[in-house]
Amino acid sequence: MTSRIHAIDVHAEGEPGRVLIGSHLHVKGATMAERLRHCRETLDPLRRLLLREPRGYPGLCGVLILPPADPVADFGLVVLEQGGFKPMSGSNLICAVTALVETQALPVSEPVTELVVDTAVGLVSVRAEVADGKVTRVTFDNVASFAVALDHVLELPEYGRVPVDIVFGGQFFVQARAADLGIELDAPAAKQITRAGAVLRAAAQQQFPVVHPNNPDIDQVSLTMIHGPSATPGVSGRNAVVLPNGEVDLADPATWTGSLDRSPCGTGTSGRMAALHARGELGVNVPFVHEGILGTTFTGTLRGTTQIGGYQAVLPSISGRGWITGFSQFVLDDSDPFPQGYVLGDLWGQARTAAADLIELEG
Ligand SMILES: O=C(O)[C@H]1NCC[C@@H]1O
Repeated sequence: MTSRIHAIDVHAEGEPGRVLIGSHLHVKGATMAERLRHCRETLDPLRRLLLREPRGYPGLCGVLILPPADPVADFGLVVLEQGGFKPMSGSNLICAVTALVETQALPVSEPVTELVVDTAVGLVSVRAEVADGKVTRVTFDNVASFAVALDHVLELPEYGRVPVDIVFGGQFFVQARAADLGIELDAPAAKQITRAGAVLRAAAQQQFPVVHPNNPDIDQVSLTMIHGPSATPGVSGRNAVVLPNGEVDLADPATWTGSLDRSPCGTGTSGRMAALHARGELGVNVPFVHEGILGTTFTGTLRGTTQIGGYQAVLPSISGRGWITGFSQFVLDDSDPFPQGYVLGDLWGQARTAAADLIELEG
């Protein structure tokens, strides 16, 4: 027997997102938080199948489209990253909206289609600008974002003591200045950036426990942002976000590998804006143009402030563009010896994970 999975591949300002439609029958839960937990508990094989080789690649993310749990919303989403299922992602939300609007899976109106998206960390209002059926820009009102710590000093192997911000922008991030790590935020330094990002994330996970006040399942620093100034006129700052290449074993530095977000990262930009606001360096309604490693930009603005748990929080909106790159029907044949795909150290840098896959297959 074979299983078939339909997907629309999209990129948002360079970052690929595989939009999975029609897989929702497998996901149970009365709220999006319960559905995220259900995905983590039962759907990891699907995530691995679609993101790993031979169907995926290290830089790939995905997004599962679900019916909304809250009836005011148009659809729900759960994000698939190489590091696991996540509650929210800016690039993946832009990919999802671009795919659903351009295929008219939802009622579309021009010049603007307004939608509400349900996530495990809250509702997100979306405005998609549409011209002749093409989505030309997506702006979303992200969930409340906040700084947990500013200039907290982490002890890092290889880099010494480095001040970081721990922030939430839809996921928890550790964010550090490129100058403090002695690296340039340019494409030729990609390997150095991913190494520094992976070390920072491992150190933050070991030294700085986090938990979201409204969702105790969001309890991990998932991503690293390294940031610095931009030389581009009109751009407020530059950044590179590092995603883990798979499940990380904190006790085994061989698994501390990563890939760069190809976009300027919506959740990371929201967290960065929260830190800048907390320092008094970014006001409400001031555009913040954030450039990623490919030179593409997301534009953020703070639409106000709020309180979340004990944290002073900001309400960021993020705007960017997405492009459909393909329509796929993935197949899993019952006799395929790699039902969860595989990783190999040549591309993924994770010798240990690859070995674990091979043992799984033999068992
Ligand atoms: O835009 C974002 O928020 C993200 N891009 C890939 C990793 C993050 O989820």
